[in-house]
Amino acid sequence: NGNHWGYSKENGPDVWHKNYPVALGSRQSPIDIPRQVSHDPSLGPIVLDYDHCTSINISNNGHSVVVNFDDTDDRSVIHGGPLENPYRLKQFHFHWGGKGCDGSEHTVAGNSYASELHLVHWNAVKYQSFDQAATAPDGLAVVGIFLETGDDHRWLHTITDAMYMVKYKGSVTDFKGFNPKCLLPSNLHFWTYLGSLTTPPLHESVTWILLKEPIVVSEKQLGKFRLVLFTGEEEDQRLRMENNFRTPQPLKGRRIRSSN
Ligand SMILES: NS(=O)(=O)c1ccc2c(c1)[C@H]1CCC[C@H]1[C@@H](c1ccc(O)cc1Cl)N2
Ligand SMILES: [Zn+2]
Repeated sequence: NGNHWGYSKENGPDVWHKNYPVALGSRQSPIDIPRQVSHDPSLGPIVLDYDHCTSINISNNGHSVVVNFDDTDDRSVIHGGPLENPYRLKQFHFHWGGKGCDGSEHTVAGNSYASELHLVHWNAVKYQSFDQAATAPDGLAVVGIFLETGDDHRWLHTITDAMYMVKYKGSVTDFKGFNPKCLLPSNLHFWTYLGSLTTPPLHESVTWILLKEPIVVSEKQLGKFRLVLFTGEEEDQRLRMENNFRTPQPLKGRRIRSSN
């Protein structure tokens, strides 16, 4: 319908609060990570157990390109770090900028990265479904990984090649056997804080775990992200999917903790 949210002037982050008042809430994401963050020695390492993970498909939901996983059991979970329970991997997706412009959501000491990868997990110990977890304060855990430009990433081509198949909003194609472990940086040092989904419905249900070390992808690979469209095949407008990021939100007194 007309008032569907997006990233344009008319339906973008500055007006999301009209349909989603929580946009003005007390634990919104993303945020800027300041230069000095309190180090919490009680924070154990984050553990990503993705060895038996099962990707299902890759899709274009009109806001991002999403790789969906079979989350009917605990075969791919993260635990440790700030988490009290294991959280089940449901999907991952990206946010990026326009040609030559940065597109990360979180910033570090005011600096943006070219793109940001979100690995979305839900607390299947305490909640019966993702939807239920998505509205609970400890329901979701999203691992954020920054992408900076440089050499080609040796595994990202499997995703960028599949993006050709999901050019239009609403398209989906098989994407089996992909293990996102290949998208992790060499070390898992992180910042963590309590926040929200960065898109509507903006639920304040996310424990954010942001990896400090970015991964490196090439400008050419990022360019393939921009071949994807916000719009569907049947629409006469063809809007290139780019700048699908929300800018940093007020910290409102929240504590950010740093692992080792
Ligand atoms: N950027 S992010 O990492 O903060 C992020 C993570 C997960 C989800 C969202 C954004 C949004 C994006 C579209 C759907 C919505 C949500 C969802 C999906 C399916 C549902 O049935 C319900 C909900 Cl709430 N999933
Ligand atoms: Zn996201």
